[in-house]
Amino acid sequence: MNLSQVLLSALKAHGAREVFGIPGDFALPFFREIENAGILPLYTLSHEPGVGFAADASARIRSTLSVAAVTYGAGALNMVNPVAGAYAEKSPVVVISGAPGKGEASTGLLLHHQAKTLDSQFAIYQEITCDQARLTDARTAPAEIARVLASCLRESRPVYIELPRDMVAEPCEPVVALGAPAVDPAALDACTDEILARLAAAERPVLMVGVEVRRFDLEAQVAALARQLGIPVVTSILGRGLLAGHDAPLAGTYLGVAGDEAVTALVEDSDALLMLGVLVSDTNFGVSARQIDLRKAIHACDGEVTLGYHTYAHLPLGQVVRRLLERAPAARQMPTLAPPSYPHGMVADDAPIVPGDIARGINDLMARHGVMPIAADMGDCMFTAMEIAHQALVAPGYYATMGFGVPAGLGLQAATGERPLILVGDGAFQMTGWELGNCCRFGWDPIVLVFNNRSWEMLRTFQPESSFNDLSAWDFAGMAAGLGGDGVRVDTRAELAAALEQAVATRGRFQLIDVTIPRGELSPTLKRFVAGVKRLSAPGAR
Ligand SMILES: Cc1ncc(Cc2c([C@H](C)O)sc(CCOP(=O)(O)OP(=O)(O)O)c2C)c(N)n1
Ligand SMILES: [Mg+2]
Repeated sequence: MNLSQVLLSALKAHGAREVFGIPGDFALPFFREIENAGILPLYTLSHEPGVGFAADASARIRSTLSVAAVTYGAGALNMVNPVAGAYAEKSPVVVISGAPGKGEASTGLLLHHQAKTLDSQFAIYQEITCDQARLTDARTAPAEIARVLASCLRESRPVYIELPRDMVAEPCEPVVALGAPAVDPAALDACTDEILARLAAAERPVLMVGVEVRRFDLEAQVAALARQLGIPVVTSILGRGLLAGHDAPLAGTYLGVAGDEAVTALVEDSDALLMLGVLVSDTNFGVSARQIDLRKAIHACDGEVTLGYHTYAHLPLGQVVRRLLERAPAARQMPTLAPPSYPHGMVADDAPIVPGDIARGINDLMARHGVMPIAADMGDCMFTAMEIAHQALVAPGYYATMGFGVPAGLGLQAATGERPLILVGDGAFQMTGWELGNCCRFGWDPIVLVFNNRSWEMLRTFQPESSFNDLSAWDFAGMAAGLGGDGVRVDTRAELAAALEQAVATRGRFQLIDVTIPRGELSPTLKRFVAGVKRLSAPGAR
């Protein structure tokens, strides 16, 4: 085999099921190898941010690594933002960048696509990946690939592989995958015993689940643990959608002052908050009505478990969950929880549409036609997603970058074959919505709801006096046909209800519903979130 075939085979053996990418002359030879080898299907998109977001979504929904292949310089540096978001939200994307060949670097010429030096790109990617390799020697390449892919899965973070264009066809030995690092059984038992003792002594224990539960494919085990412990479960905002379809005593999503009061009280009154795989971030905890005393919490994330003032190191979340399941006593009783409620029954009348109507309309639609995986962009569409009945959701809930929604939806359909629902604001659609033009080539047919308020509305809520938040009215519906899909603009709730039904009934072409929303209208969740942030950030509030 050659180096490209070895790399592609190793990627597949570690869980990759496709390559998203855009070539360039430094990557053309590798892309030719991808196409000729047929080891992984190749989906080329139109702009590298879309490549990164699509690969990120594929990794999230399949709970394993994905691949984003780009050219050197202009391509790879164009993808820095999506990879930074994948790093922040623990999504294991393998970035493969073409690069100048060994002989080119020694010409003494400045090479095209070179920024500062030929090491600059590697240095930039060191800041947003957990491991890196430059495959300049076929003898060491298999071990380098094994190391980097093991890091990607162990850390659930992006990694970077630089592949000089004169190396792609070099003969190369296969990769031998590295095993998981050993775990100290005594430390694992001491840690799990301490966790169980804390929970047993508590009067109001609560389990909060976060992104790592999905990234390490632990939802079934964590649902079983919640049942066995007999304690209520909440998700963090970033963990929204977790345990959907699993039998778990799920109370809802913790959103602090922006969320359901009963869920907020459950978390903030708890005397033993067990957080599994939760990122302790401002979006997860920044709107806590009361500062949660993390010294009383138990936090398992990033391969560590912290209880109060001490930390157990090198304990992967999967091992901690496994050992808790083995050692936890059966619950004496299950918590009596009101199941989470979601708004239904949108009135299909001539009233204008507000974000809360979109949540109702989607909940009604899914009650009739079944659930769909959701990709949400940053903006009020993401807060509206919190009001949609709990199911698989990918969204930039912490890193909060715009442009994620449409490419992520395409990544969902490429990865799962399921038709996704995409929620995106007009501002974010202007960034990457055009990737919909690639649906025809690959047979993708997402349903896309554009929250068209002609505004950067989230920014306006924080700074209403600025007129630069006013956007003009783009006719997204009118552009859909030119991109190979169907588009319709809806101004009333009756038109929205009809358009949703028509979209579900139409397969094989993307369906874009351009939803006119009056400026200033916010989802109930965003309203509470903004009010909470303002109140809690006022001088003297804490
Ligand atoms: C790539 C990128 N650029 C800028 C921002 C800042 C930003 C927001 C966050 C706070 O950083 S929310 C927002 C406006 C979003 O407008 P739109 O998509 O129309 O959604 P909505 O009208 O619902 O707000 C911007 C520009 C961002 N998050 N990501
Ligand atoms: Mg907007």
